[in-house]
Amino acid sequence: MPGTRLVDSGRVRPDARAWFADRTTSATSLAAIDAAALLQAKRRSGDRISVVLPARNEEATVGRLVADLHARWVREVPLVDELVVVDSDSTDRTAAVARAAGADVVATTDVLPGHGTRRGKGEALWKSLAATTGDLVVFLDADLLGDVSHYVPGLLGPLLTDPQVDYVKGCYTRPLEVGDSVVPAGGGRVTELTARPLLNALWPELAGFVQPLGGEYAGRRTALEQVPFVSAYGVEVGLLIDLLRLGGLGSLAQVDLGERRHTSQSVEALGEMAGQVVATVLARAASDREPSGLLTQFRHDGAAFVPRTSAVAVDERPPMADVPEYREQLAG
Ligand SMILES: O=c1ccn([C@@H]2O[C@H](COP(=O)(O)OP(=O)(O)O)[C@@H](O)[C@H]2O)c(=O)[nH]1
Ligand SMILES: O=C(O)[C@@H](COP(=O)(O)O)O[C@H]1O[C@H](CO)[C@@H](O)[C@H](O)[C@H]1O
Repeated sequence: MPGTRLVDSGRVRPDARAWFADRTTSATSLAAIDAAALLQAKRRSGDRISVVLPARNEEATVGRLVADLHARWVREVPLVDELVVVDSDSTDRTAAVARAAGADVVATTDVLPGHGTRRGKGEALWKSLAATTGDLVVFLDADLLGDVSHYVPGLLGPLLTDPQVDYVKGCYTRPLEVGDSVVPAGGGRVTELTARPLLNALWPELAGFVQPLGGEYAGRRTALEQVPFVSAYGVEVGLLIDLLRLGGLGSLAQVDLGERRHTSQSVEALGEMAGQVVATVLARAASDREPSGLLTQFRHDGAAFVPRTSAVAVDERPPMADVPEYREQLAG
C-alpha cells in the first residue's frame, strides 16, 4: 500500500537481539535436563540452594506443588537444600497444607518483626531472603498447575554453569483458561498490555525478555540482597530493572520452560496489578511528573458507569544487605 511505512517487526535493538540469541536456553521438560550434571555442578560450586514459594491463600494448589518438588529435588535428587513457603497473610489452610507436604513454612509477620509487615507479594519475597540461607534462590508461584518440577533445574542451569549470570527468568507459553475454554496465548495480560510496552519504551535493552513479569525466576543471593524489593505486584518489574542496572544485560538470562498454567485473577484485579507495575516503572524512569499513585476503574451497574478508585502507589524495602539484623544474621 503506497505510503505505508513497512515496520520491520523483526528489528530489535542489537544488544537486545544479541542477548536474546545468547542468553535464552531451553528446559521445557525433565527429559531436556541433565539433573546429574547439575547436581555435580552444584557440588563443585559448594552453593546451597533454596526454593521459595510466596503464597497467599493457595491451599488448593500449594500441597501438590510442594509434594512434587520435595519428592523430586529434595529426596530423589538432592539439588534443593531448603524448600520454603512464605505464608503471606493467608486466611485459609495454606500453611498447614504446605507443611504437611514437606515445606518449611514462615509467615511474613514473623520475619524481621522489627521492620513490621506490609501486604503484598514483594514483601513475602523480600522477607524470604532473611528466612532462607541459599546462595542461589529459586522463586516459584504457589498457584502453578500441572507438572512444573522441571522449572527448578531449568532455572538453576544458567546459574550453576555460567558464573557471569546472576539472575534467570523463566519464559513459557501462557494459555488462559476462561471457564471451560482455553485461549492458547491469552495469559500474561498485564505483561502484554502494560509491562512489555513500558519496558520496550523505557528499557529497550530488555526487549528480549519473553515474560518480564513471570513469577518463576532464580538469582544469586549476592545480587538479590543488593536491590530493593517493591512491596506488591511491582516486584518482578522492579527486580528486572534494578538487576539490569546492578549487573548489566550480561548478568541476566532466560530459560524456556515450556508452558505455564496458573489460577488467574479477574481483569479488575489485574488492573490494580498493572497500576502497581506502572507505579514501579515510573519510580525508576526519569520523569518530571510525580505519579498519582491512583487508578480509577469503572463498573457498569446497569444504568451508568460507576467509578472505583484504588491506591496503586507502592513503597519498597531497602536492599537486604543494608539491614543490620540481616548482616548480623549472616555474620552468625
Ligand atoms: O499478597 C500476596 C499476593 C500474592 N502472593 C503470591 O504470589 C504469587 C503470584 O500471585 P498471583 O497468583 O495473585 O498473581 P498472578 O499469577 O495471578 O499474576 C502466588 O503464589 C500468590 O499466592 C503472595 O504471596 N502475597
Ligand atoms: O504476567 C502477567 O501479566 C500477570 C497476569 O497473568 P495472567 O493474565 O493472569 O495469566 O502475571 C504475572 O505478573 C505478576 C506481577 O509481576 C507476577 O507476580 C505473577 O507471578 C505473574 O503470574
